[in-house]
Amino acid sequence: MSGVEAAKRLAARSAVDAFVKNGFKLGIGSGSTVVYAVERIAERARAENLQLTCVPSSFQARQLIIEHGLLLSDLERTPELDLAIDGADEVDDRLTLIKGGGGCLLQEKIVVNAAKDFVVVADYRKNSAALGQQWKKGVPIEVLPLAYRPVQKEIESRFGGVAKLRMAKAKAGPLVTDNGMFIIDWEFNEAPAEGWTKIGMELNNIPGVVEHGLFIGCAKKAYFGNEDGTVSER
Ligand SMILES: O=C(CO)[C@H](O)[C@H](O)COP(=O)(O)O
Repeated sequence: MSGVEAAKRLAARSAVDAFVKNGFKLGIGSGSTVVYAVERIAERARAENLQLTCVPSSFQARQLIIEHGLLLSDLERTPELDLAIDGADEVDDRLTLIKGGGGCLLQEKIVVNAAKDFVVVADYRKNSAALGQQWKKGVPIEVLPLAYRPVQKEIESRFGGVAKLRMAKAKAGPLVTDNGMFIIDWEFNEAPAEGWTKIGMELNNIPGVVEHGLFIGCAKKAYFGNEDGTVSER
């Protein structure tokens, strides 16, 4: 296992061991680090006979829950969650996150919002003093396909930077999310001095924007796996 993979695994296992309790209704995030969290949740559920209910935040998360034999639910049957566990693309010193590198930000934000607590699991590359220092691919923004061009133009003219339509990897054309939307990656020039809250609200007010990948004021704690085998907590 590479250093980065070992770091992801360490962070995920530490968070699950510290936060997951019997009877919990869990929100399951998306991405490669969450794979290790679900692995550990399933391991503990078997070993300790934990009764857990899991609500996914993406197609990938749903598959992970099923593959690991965990009880699958949804927000209709389980609208209130005890804990959400998810990865991040970058975490700053105030626990403001950029999420959506994997294109699942909308459902992830809904699941996080339904949870009493939200814990982030990540490797050392995501640990940052200010957003943009580590993650160079910008803030993912989910948009209605018909609106992507005016949204791109408005973001660039109001906030500067470059707003790029994310293209699919193994298909010609744009990436389409689990919700049938497009993703714009907004590569901003610099982190706003006044913080991200105002920009987050302004992004949400642009017609055609469904949701953005700035997660502000919702994470309780972040676990970062380090290269030397230790875990940092924030
Ligand atoms: O926000 C996400 C998906 O939309 C992921 O949590 C984020 O991209 C981190 O993924 P990984 O654990 O693979 O680094």
